[in-house]
Amino acid sequence: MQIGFIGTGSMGSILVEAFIQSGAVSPEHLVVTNRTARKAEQLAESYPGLQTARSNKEAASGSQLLFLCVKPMEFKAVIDDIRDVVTPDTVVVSITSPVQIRHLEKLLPCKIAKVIPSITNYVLSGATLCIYGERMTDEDQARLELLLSHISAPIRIREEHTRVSSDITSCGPAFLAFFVQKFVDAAVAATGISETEATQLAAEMTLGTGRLLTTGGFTPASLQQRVSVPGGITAEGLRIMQKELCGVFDDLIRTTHAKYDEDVEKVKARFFSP
Ligand SMILES: NC(=O)C1=CN([C@@H]2O[C@H](COP(=O)(O)OP(=O)(O)OC[C@H]3O[C@@H](n4cnc5c(N)ncnc54)[C@H](OP(=O)(O)O)[C@@H]3O)[C@@H](O)[C@H]2O)C=CC1
Ligand SMILES: O=C(O)[C@@H]1CCC=N1
Repeated sequence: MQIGFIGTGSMGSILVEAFIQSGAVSPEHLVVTNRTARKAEQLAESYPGLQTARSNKEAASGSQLLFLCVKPMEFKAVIDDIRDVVTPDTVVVSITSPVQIRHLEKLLPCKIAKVIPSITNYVLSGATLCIYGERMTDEDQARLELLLSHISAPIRIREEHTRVSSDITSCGPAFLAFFVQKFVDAAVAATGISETEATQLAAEMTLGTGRLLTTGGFTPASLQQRVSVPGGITAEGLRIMQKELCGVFDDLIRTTHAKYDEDVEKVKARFFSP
């Protein structure tokens, strides 16, 4: 099976590299293209056998599975390029949350899926959020999830939960990294511990916490309770966080949703304006 990638920016290249490095796909079965051709060529130079296409049309024709890894407002141009070469059997995967499946189904005569990846897929972990259009059969869905399972935990979600789910899985790594950075900065400023040492400690802590919450049988609440020795230090720290962070996440989700709603409308206007 040939798998095509249109857009080898940050996320497109992460997915290509993750699929190759996980052993899920050999480079010979991948074809990539990018508006700035050099980017795709550089990726191909790192993985002998990886093919580059000179146009979106060329990448799409012959690909049974085609990932569109461009930003929301760049979608229309790509759709126009590939419309005539995709077939009813082609599976087109959008990795872009504000592009609605029903709109893609109107514009393209093929099967449509939306898969929201995460930078965590680069290290073959984290989730990929899966949403399917009506033309995707059970077999298509199972085949795609088998592929994604090499680099992630594929999780099916409802399309109306795309934003909030990807706030957690895709934006979340940046939000968590912000938290880690602030923790490290404060530790360095208060005590003189080196930034390198504090960052290493924080990174190991983050990894271990992730494991406790995935395979360790803990929930966020039970983990806090278990670490908070009665009369101990953690409870004092949690008290400060409860006071200072109250409301921050409500604001965050309100803000990401407002930006998303704006993007959905802009994409729709671009798709369907005369
Ligand atoms: N980054 C992340 O962690 C995640 C991103 N996403 C989503 O993935 C999408 C892409 O994001 P990201 O990879 O970060 O963005 P980038 O800007 O890094 O990548 C987009 C790429 O698409 C290329 N491109 C744009 N228009 C065309 C076109 N008409 N034909 C061919 N190639 C084109 C650009 O080429 P050029 O080099 O010319 O600019 C660029 O390399 C976004 O919608 C984002 O929301 C989803 C989950 C996580
Ligand atoms: O910042 C963004 O728009 C994208 C969406 C998910 C992660 N990054």
